[in-house]
Amino acid sequence: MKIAVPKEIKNHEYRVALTPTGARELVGRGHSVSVQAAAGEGAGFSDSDYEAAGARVEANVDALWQSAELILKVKEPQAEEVARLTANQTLFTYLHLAAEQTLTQGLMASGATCIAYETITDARGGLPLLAPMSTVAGRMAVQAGAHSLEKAQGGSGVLLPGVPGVAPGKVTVIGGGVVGENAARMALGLGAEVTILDKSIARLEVLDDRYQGRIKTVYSTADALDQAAKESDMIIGAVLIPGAAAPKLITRTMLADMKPGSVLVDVAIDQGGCFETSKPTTHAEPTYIVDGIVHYCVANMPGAVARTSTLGLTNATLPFVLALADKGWQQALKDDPHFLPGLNVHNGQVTYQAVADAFGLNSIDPASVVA
Ligand SMILES: NC(=O)C1=CN([C@@H]2O[C@H](COP(=O)(O)OP(=O)(O)OC[C@H]3O[C@@H](n4cnc5c(N)ncnc54)[C@H](O)[C@@H]3O)[C@@H](O)[C@H]2O)C=CC1
Ligand SMILES: CC(=O)C(=O)O
Ligand SMILES: [Mg+2]
Repeated sequence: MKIAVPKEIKNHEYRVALTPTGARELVGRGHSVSVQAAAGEGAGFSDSDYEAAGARVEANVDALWQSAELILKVKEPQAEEVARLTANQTLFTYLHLAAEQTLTQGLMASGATCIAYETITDARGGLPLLAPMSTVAGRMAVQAGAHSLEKAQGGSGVLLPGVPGVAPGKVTVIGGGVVGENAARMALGLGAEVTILDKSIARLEVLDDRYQGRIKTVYSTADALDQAAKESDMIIGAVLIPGAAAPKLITRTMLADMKPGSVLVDVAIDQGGCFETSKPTTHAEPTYIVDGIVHYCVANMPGAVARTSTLGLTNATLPFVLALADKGWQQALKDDPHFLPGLNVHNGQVTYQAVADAFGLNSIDPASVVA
């Protein structure tokens, strides 16, 4: 199979979808791999590393896209990338379609087969291709939020650990999944007072057992959210309903109850965000202020630590990439019931229910297109 790896073009996105190690695996199985010149540079891989692995380095972007059967990316395609996609191509990347109607329409119009990393499941009920980047983003959320609390960033001037004689800052994490637990761990490590809100009692039980009371767990209700708004120095948004738009849990009205200069870090922004006042930002300009509250809403947080993130992401994606290359998308999805829900768009139709629901579209059962 002819496989292409473009250089990512989203703002400050330095990850790459395939490492030289991955290229070597594919080439060893008889596939042809073209990597755009300098695609791996931001993650510490040179063109010559890819050539040594048997890949071709392609400087011509048009030629790279036109010759590909399978395109491997990290972030959702940007407008100029959507325009390049054709009906006979398969795209494998993060898509987060429920947050972006124009992208959904563009992918439908392309006729391409679009498989999302974030809706692939595993036997334990997890999201194995989202989890490594959720781990990164959760760990980064606290350092981004702590920086945002500084006065120069518009923050309240609270130092999360406090000092002897001065109480630590309060961090509330909404959603105790992969992002939430990793954020809570970092906040705990810094010495903050940490509370996790979740709707899943089973998940709260795991966290309670694991942290033995060092992290408070609270069932997420409107009252609990109101209290969190009043008390917290930092609130981290980490909820997810897989594939769907995030629910808005902190409203604009609630900002008035927060302490001036408190910080909202909306990690769930890639699914549209879980605070009413969130809008996507970039690493170039990560924060903005609404009603005195600092908002950090970067949709590709792991791109900033591209070396670690690329290695973590490609460890998880490689087995799926090999299956797509060896078997073709139809057989690969048919053979693996956890890979199948990755299919979001095929031949002009949405194949993921929650994405269709977000835009009032019809969806078709992915099983029907691989039968
Ligand atoms: N901005 C960025 O750069 C990145 C963003 N993310 C995003 O972070 C979000 C969280 O991802 P994960 O932690 O992997 O998901 P997860 O599925 O591991 O955890 C989500 C948690 O939210 C809980 N939840 C759902 N609805 C809730 C509600 N109304 N109130 C309280 N809790 C609720 C669930 O019970 C679950 O425990 C996703 O939108 C993901 O795409 C992930 C990586 C990078
Ligand atoms: C998950 C995601 O959106 C990212 O890693 O950028
Ligand atoms: Mg996006």
